[in-house]
Amino acid sequence: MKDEIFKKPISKQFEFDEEVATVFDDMIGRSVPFYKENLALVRDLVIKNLQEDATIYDLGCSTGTLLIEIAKKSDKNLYLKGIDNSAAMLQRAKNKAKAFGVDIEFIYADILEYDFSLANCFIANYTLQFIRPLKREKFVKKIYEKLEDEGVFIFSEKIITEDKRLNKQLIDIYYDFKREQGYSDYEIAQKREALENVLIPYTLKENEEMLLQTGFRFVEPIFRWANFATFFARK
Ligand SMILES: C[S@@+](CC[C@H](N)C(=O)[O-])C[C@H]1O[C@@H](n2cnc3c(N)ncnc32)[C@H](O)[C@@H]1O
Ligand SMILES: O=C(O)C(=O)C[C@]1(C(=O)O)C=C[C@H](O)C=C1
Repeated sequence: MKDEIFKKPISKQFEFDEEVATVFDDMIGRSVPFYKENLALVRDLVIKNLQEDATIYDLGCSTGTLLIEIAKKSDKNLYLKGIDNSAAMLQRAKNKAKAFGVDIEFIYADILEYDFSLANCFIANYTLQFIRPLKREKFVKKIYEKLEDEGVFIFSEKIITEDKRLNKQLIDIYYDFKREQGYSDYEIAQKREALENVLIPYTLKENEEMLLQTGFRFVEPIFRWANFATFFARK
């Protein structure tokens, strides 16, 4: 279904509720530059990094798109686990996985509270940015502790840039991208307001430092377009 949520005046902050879940696949495809290409990149990297019987968590899995892609392409036995605290998103994820005939465990939980089992890979695409900065580093530490040695953590984020002028230019270019995707200036402004203080982006450096401080021995951006980036980290 087409995302037309911000065509009407907003009445609350951005939430992953039933209304957003209904249009989410269209929304994210038209709101994150190179979403499809990036999904394929992450899928392929995950597959290359995993042995038979590996456990993978997708944190903030939304409608399950990435895990379904991994399940469809991998020829290994994998334990795929998607976690989200939006029941509306998980309902769609379960329906999609069933339609594709793939075996994925979807868990309704708050990732900040959930007790993960040891895993070989964690993924968090566009999810850390929704965790309050006060809790974000501690949460990344928890991921680190639940990763097997040599395990990988792949995450994507909206980012900001320290240079104020460049930051504004990149955001303007991002809004041009949204216009090209069919969003009006009104919709763009409304969503921006709804996301204020809900989505809190870090700089590339802040993200890298957060990972290194929590113990990861290696972290590198593997994709960047303007104000969006994807990182690969290894324990
Ligand atoms: C932008 S979406 C992620 C998109 C998805 N990873 C993808 O690439 O298609 C962020 C997701 O994180 C979930 N989320 C945010 N905070 C969470 C939390 N504390 N616990 C569990 N899920 C959370 C939201 O419900 C939402 O589905
Ligand atoms: O539309 C925006 O401004 C976004 O930041 C896109 C973004 C994200 O990056 O997480 C925000 C909310 C969801 O709709 C999906 C994507």
